[in-house]
Amino acid sequence: MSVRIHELAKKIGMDNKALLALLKERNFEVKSVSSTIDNISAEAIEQEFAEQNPSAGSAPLSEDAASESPAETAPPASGVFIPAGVRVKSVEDVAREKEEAARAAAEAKKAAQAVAAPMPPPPVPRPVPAPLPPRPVSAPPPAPSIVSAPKSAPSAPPPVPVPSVVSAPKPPPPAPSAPLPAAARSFIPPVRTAAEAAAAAAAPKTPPVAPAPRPVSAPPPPVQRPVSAPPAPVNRPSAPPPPPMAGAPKPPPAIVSAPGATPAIPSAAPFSVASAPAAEGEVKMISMKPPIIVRDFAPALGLKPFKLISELMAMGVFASMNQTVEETVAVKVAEKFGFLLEIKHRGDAAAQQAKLAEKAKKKKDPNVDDPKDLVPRPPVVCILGHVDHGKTSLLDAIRKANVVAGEFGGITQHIGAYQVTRGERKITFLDTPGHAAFNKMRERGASVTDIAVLVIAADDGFMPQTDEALQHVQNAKVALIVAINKIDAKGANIDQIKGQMQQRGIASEDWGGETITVPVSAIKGDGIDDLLEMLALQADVLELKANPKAPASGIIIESQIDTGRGPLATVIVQRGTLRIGDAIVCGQHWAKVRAMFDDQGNNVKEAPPSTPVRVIGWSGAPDSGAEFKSSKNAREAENIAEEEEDRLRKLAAAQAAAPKESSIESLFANIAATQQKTLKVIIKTDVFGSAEAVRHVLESIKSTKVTLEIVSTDVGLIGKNDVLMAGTGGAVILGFNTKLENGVTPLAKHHGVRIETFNIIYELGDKVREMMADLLDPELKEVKLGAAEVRATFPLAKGFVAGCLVTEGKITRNAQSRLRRGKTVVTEGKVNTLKRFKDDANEVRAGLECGIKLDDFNGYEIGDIIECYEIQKVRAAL
Ligand SMILES: Nc1nc2c(ncn2[C@@H]2O[C@H](COP(=O)(O)OP(=O)(O)OP(=O)(O)O)[C@@H](O)[C@H]2O)c(=O)[nH]1
Repeated sequence: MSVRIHELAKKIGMDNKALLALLKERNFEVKSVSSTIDNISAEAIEQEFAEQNPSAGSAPLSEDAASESPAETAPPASGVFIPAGVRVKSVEDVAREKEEAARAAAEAKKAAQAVAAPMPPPPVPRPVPAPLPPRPVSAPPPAPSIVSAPKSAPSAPPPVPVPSVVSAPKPPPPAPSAPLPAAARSFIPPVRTAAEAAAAAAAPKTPPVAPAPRPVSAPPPPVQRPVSAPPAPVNRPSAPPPPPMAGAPKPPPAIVSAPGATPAIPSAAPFSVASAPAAEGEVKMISMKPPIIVRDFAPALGLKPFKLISELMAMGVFASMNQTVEETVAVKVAEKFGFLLEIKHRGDAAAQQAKLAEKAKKKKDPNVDDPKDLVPRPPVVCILGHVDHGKTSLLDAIRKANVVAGEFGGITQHIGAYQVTRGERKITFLDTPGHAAFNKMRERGASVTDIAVLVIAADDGFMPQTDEALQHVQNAKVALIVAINKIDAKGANIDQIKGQMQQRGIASEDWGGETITVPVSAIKGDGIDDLLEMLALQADVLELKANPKAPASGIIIESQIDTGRGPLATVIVQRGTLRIGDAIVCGQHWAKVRAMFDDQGNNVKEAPPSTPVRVIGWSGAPDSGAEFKSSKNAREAENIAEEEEDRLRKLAAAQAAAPKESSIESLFANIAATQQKTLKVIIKTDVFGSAEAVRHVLESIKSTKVTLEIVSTDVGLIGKNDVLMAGTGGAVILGFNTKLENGVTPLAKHHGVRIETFNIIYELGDKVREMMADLLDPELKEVKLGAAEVRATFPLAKGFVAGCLVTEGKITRNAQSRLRRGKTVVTEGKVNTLKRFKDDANEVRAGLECGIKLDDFNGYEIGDIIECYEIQKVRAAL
C-alpha cells in the first residue's frame, strides 16, 4: 500500500508542494505531488504532525532543535513548514556546512604545513587543549565581546582562551556578508602567523586569563554565530613560531589588515601574505581581459614583476615583463597567491551585451507578458485515444460528475470543446475523434492543450490510433494522464494495459514509472472523481498562468459555415480576454466578434484565457489549428487579412509559374499523366475538421493507374455553384455530414453531375476507390470450363475427330480451347464440332464421352488433353 503525497498533504493540512519539498529533503524518492510514499512512512509523518503543537514556535523542541538559534528553527525561505521537533537542514545550512568543511580542511592543511615548516620546534604544550565540547550550543558570546578579544591581540599575547572560542561548534555565519570588524577577522586562524605563533609560544607561560573568551560562554545571544571559528583552529596553540621569525618578530598588524588590503603585501613574504585572505575564506577575485601580460598581472597580484617572473620560472614558464602568460598558467599562479582569476573574454562581454539587448527587447515586446500581470488559468485538457475506446462517454461522465452538472443541457456535439466546473476550478476539455482519418484534429488537440488524457479501453489495449495519439502527445510535450476505461467490461485487463504502457516507455506510477494512470468506467462512473482530482493536481503542478489584460489571441479549434449565421469558429483563448466587438484576424479571414457562445450555447460577453467559445462574425471559415490575434479595429483586421490573401495568391501564382523540370523523363511522365485516368472530386463537409479528414482519406488512396484530383474542399451545404463547378470540370461531388441545398438535385441531373453523400468516413473511402476503379478498362480473365482426354481418333471425310472422355467441368461448343500434349500446348482454337454419339451437342459434362473437333486441327493423339475455357471481363484493380 502506498499513499500519494497530495492525499497525505490533505490529511495533515499541509500544502502539497511544501510536503513534497519536505519529503525530498528527507531523501524520499518522490518526483511530483502525485508520487507515492509507503504507508508506514505516511503514517509516521501523519503522527508526527498530529503530535505537534499547532504553533510550531511554541512546540517543545527536541534536543537538537533546542540547541539551534531561533533563526535555525524558523521556517526556511522556501515556505516549507517544518513542524516543531523536526530538524530539517535547509539548503543554506547544507551549503554553509559544506563551505565550512572546505574551509576547515584548508585550515587543517595550512596548520599541517605550518607544523611541517622548516625546523619544526618541539611541540608546545597546549594550554587549554581540553576536550572540546561537541556543540557549545550554549549560546554564543555576544559578538562585540568577541571582537574585543582580538583587539588585544597585537599588544598582548594571544588570549589563551581562544580554544574555547574556537571550540564553538557552530558553523560560521550563514551570511558572510554580515560585516565583521576587521579586528574580529584578524581573530580568525590564518591571521595567526608570526605574531600569533610567537604569542602561542609564550602562551603556556601565561595563565589563561582570557577576559575575552569568558563572554563566549555567556548565555543566550544568538550573535555568536558569526564569530564561531572553524573547527581546525585547535592546532593554533601548537603552531610553532616560524624559525626565521623567532629572532625578529614582525608586527602582526600588516597581516591583520590583509583581508581588506590586497596588494599591500610585503614583497619579502608574498606567499604568506597573499595566502592570508584565502585562509580566511575570503578568496579574492581579480578579473582581467586577455592577453595577460606580466607587467599588468604582477600588480594585480600585489607582486613586483620580477617576483612574478621568478615565480613563473619556478613553474617552468619563462616570460619577460612584456610577454603574455598563458591563461591556464595565470590562473594557477593567481591561485597560488590566494586569488581567483576571472578572465573576461571579449566573447563573454558580447554575449552578455546580446543578452541584455534581448532582455530590453523583451521588455518592449507587447507579446511578452509582465509576470505581475499573469494570473492562474484553467488547464486545457485534450481527450485522445483509439476509436470507440470511450472518449466521448468519458467526457459525458465527467460532465455528469461536474458539480454544476444540473446547469448543463445536452452535449453540444459540434463544438468539441467544453468547460466544466469542479469546486471553484474550471477545466477546459477538448474532445477529439478517434478514427484514423482525424489524425490532424488529434494532432491539433494535443498541441493546444496543457494535459492530454489518453483513453485506453481495458478490454482492447493499445491500438494504432492510441499509439498515434501518444506520439502526438509526446511531440507536443504536454503532460500525460492515462485513463484505462471500460474496467467494468468483460475481458478488462488493467495489468496488461500497464504492461503495454511500460513497453512504450510511459510506465504507470505504480509500476515504477511517472505516468499518472487512473482506471475508470465511463459507463458506471467509477474513477471519474479520481481522474478529475489528478487533472486538478497536474494543473497545480504546471502552475498555468496567462495575462487576461493582454490583447486576445488563441487558436481556432473548429470552423464551419452555418446556414443563417454564416461562418463561425470555435476558438480557445490562450492569452488576453476576447470580448464582443473585438476585431480579430486569422490568416486570410477576419472577424468583428458579433456574438460569442459557450459550449452550451449561452451568450457570453467575454472569454478569458483557456475559455472555449464559438465566435460569430467571420468573413470566412478560418482554418482549424490556425492562430488568431486581436487587431486595433475592424479595418486593420480586414487589411491584414487582405494582405495575407494577396500574399497567398502571389505565392500560388509564383509556384505555378516556376520553371518546371524539363527532361525526356519528365516529358514522358507528363504525357503519361495526361493519358492517365483521373477522378476529380469536390469535397463539401459540415466542419473544417471533417474536410481535413476526408482529404486525408482520399490522399491515402494510392494508385498508379488512376489519379485522384481534389478540385476544391469547402464547408457548408452542397449548393448550385458546386454543381456548376463540377459540371464544368467533370468532377464528382462528395458530401460528408452535409446536405444539399434546395434545387441542387435537378440541376445536378441536368448537368450530369454525380453527387455522393456520406456520414461514415470509411464508406466514403470505399466508394471513391470504386469510382476510381470504374474509370479503368476492365481486365480480361481466363476462366477454365473443363477438360477432356482423347481416348481414340476417328477419320472423317475431311480430317479427324477426337473421341474423348470429359474428365472435369464441361466442354462447350464454340468455347475457346487448347490441346496439350504432356506440358506442350499443341494448338489453340475454338471447339468447332461437339457430338454426343451422332448428335450435335452444345455442352457435354464430366464423365460422358463425346467427339470433339477443334478449328483447323487434325493431329490428335491418344492421351492428349483438350482444355476448354472462356474469357471474362473483370473490374480492374487500382
Ligand atoms: N462497458 C463499457 N463500455 C463503454 C465504456 N465507455 C464507453 N463504452 C462504450 O464504448 C462504445 C464507444 O464509446 P464512445 O464514447 O463513443 O467512444 P469514442 O472513443 O468517443 O469513439 P469515437 O468518438 O468514435 O472515437 C460505446 O458503445 C460505449 O457505450 C465503459 O466504461 N464501459
